[in-house]
Amino acid sequence: MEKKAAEKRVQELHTLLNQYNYEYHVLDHPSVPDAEYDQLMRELTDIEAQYPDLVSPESPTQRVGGEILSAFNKVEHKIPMLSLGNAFNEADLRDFDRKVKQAVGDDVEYVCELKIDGLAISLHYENGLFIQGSTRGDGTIGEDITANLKTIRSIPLRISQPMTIEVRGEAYMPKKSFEKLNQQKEENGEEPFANPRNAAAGSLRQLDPRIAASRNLDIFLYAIGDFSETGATTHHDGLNLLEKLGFKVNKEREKCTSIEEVIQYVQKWVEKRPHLPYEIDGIVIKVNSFVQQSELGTTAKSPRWAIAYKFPAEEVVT
Ligand SMILES: NC(=O)c1cnc(N)c2cc(Br)sc12
Repeated sequence: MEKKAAEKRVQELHTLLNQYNYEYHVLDHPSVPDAEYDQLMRELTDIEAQYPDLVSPESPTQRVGGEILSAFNKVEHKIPMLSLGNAFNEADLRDFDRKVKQAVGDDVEYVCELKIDGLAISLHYENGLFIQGSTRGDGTIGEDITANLKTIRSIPLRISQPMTIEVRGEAYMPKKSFEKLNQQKEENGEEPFANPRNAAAGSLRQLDPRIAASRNLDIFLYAIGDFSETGATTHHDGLNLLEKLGFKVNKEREKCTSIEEVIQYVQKWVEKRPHLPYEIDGIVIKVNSFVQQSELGTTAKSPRWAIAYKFPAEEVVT
């Protein structure tokens, strides 16, 4: 194939393969059979072998990087990654509601989301291209695990708008992948992971990206570093924007117009939790309006406009 045609075909294949990858891993609704995806990947790999200068960072062939790292570089989070205050019972939730209303008045709407039991992650995009991914670390300094995060198929290598943006979420290992991995470890006489959170953290801290690629990790995104840049005025709109950009956002989110509705949502998920394909350790409740969030502000560690309701630790059946 001559160079000009190769350049055109590479762009077509990027668009097709990234769309099919999105349908499969984010929408869980593929429009083509795996065999067609694999055939297009082989065609792209062959063209890149013939013209190595046509390889770009957004190419789906670049998801599983080459070299094994000797260590992770440190990354400073321009916008600190906050932690959440905890609520352990209804009284704590009502107390949170009372404090919010003392500060911003009675006209408050909340958004409830499942608290994913994984590893907090930050993804940095420049002009729409995935540039760097890092762990939360101490909230200000994290570790650069870009190569490992690229192996998570639901992370888009390019988002649908050419935005420069920082998004935050939770990387996790689905329950089925966790069970399979521990079965393999036991068969190899290796120490199994205690829970999916440790397995996800252990997988993302591997210096060889091929190991991370083998661990079937996934991610839900739930915040933009600075939503004010996006024109969204509420957290719920911000989550819908994240979906439009091509990110995987947990679909169980709900707006609640009172703390009573929040308590009903919590009770619903105490029941439904065991049937989820991933672990959750609570519910995150946020004030929906960004104006009210900024009125409430944050303490040194955590926002006054959000709280995490923690489920009681599950009894370990010995
Ligand atoms: N949806 C959310 O906001 C959310 C979900 N899962 C989590 N583990 C966390 C942690 C923080 Br901090 S926020 C959040």
